Amino acid sequence: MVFVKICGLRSEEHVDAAIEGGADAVGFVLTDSPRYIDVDSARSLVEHVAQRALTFAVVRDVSVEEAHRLANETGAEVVQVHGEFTPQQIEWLVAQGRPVVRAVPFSRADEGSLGEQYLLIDAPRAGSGEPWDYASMRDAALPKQWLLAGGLTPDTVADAIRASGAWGVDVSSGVEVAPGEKSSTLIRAFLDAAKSARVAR
Ligand SMILES: O=C(O)c1ccccc1N[C@@H]1O[C@H](COP(=O)(O)O)[C@@H](O)[C@H]1O
Repeated sequence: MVFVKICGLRSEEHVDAAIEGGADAVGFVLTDSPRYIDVDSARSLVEHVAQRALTFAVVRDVSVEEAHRLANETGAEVVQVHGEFTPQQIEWLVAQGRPVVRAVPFSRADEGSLGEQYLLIDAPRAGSGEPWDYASMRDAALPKQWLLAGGLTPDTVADAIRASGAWGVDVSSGVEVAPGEKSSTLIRAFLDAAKSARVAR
């Protein structure tokens, strides 16, 4: 079954909708975004999750030291980084002991690993809700465990999984009724569609 992360959560209600709907992971956006959440509120939601799902701290255009600090302060188990990094920086972040997800736009999917545990292939602007040609990943030389993101919705996620062969999916805008405003109904619909998708790898 595909790994599913619901990102950009800011309330216990939506965290519970995600977990009760079968999400494997939930994400908290600690960076400039309509889904921004401050460290204290994110920490409180991480505590509310209480290990019912993996928790991700999501950051963009910060140093790896800052990414580590933010993840530590929230208590999130995984750190997801967007931006430009060197292999040495990723190596340093991995060495801090928390799994690292590095996001890259789909146009750079073939650049290879910098040592992170998971690669996330996204639209050029993370959190923009822009779809792209997911099928173009079908024959890409990607590591086994990679996440697909960018413009996914409850209506498109099953086809996107089949077309791309993704190991996991990540969504933010596609389960919202307005930027930053999640919908429990859409979260559940997304999880139902993603979890019932069949993929031939
Ligand atoms: O969700 C955001 O606003 C965001 C902001 C900055 C960095 C990452 C962000 N989220 C990630 O963006 C994609 C989801 O995009 P979409 O809204 O579903 O198109 C996913 O990787 C989120 O983790």
